[in-house]
Amino acid sequence: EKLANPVELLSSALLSGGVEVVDLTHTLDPDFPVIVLPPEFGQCARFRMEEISSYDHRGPAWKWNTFTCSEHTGTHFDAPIHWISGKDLPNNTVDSIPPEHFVGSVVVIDCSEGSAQDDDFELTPEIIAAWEAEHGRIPPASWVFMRTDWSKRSGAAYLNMRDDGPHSPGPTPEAIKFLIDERGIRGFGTETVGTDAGQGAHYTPPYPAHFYLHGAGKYGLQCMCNLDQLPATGAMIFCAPLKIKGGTGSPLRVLALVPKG
Ligand SMILES: O=C(O)C(=O)c1ccccc1S
Ligand SMILES: [Mn+2]
Repeated sequence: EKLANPVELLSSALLSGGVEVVDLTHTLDPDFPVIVLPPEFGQCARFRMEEISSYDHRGPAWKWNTFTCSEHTGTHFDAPIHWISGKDLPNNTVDSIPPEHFVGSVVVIDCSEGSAQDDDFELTPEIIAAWEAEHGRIPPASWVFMRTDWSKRSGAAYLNMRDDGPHSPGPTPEAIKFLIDERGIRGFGTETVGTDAGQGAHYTPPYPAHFYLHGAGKYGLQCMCNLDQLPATGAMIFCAPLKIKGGTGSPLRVLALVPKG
């Protein structure tokens, strides 16, 4: 008997409503916060849009705009070249990453309770071990998302700036190294403005998620939302960045496919 074609299976499951499509992307909006680095460094641009025409003398039958932003504005993808540790790796730019890396399975580690109590909540190897005891070993080439419900914050509470810089949850160096070295993940995703904790600059090495992920040719996704709509295991994602020549990252639409029932 002919084996079912997996693509036909997926399309029939989508048509029959057996698979829910969850949008993990924030709207690109001038009001959406971007990462703020110490003042001596270059800064990330917010999203801006400028009208070219709107069914008027500038274009009687059409409406269109010019938009500008950083590669790292809004919900976006980080490529290995983004970090000095990944600068010499092959296929390390958004236009050279193999396309099959933009479709894959995802596991979600729920750190929302801890993050509600502690702005600097850390994903640790112990939390990962407890998660695996309940859900099984993280499969190789999986994406790992750290759910914090931080996407439910708005305005100043999202970056959560204090006198000593931003305070938001993230992984310890040991946790991200474990996920890469012991589980061979594809990438790490967060709801916060970066894959690193707000105080990530103070770890050794500084910004350990960026340093280790990109140094190992892995990817980052940040500023996502709706991770609370994903199961701990069993979902898959599409996360294809714009094909920018030599790009270090790009805003993108992240979609999850979640089996129903
Ligand atoms: O990749 C980013 O958007 C990001 O979080 C970042 C960018 C540049 C410098 C530090 C960080 S921490
Ligand atoms: Mn980034």
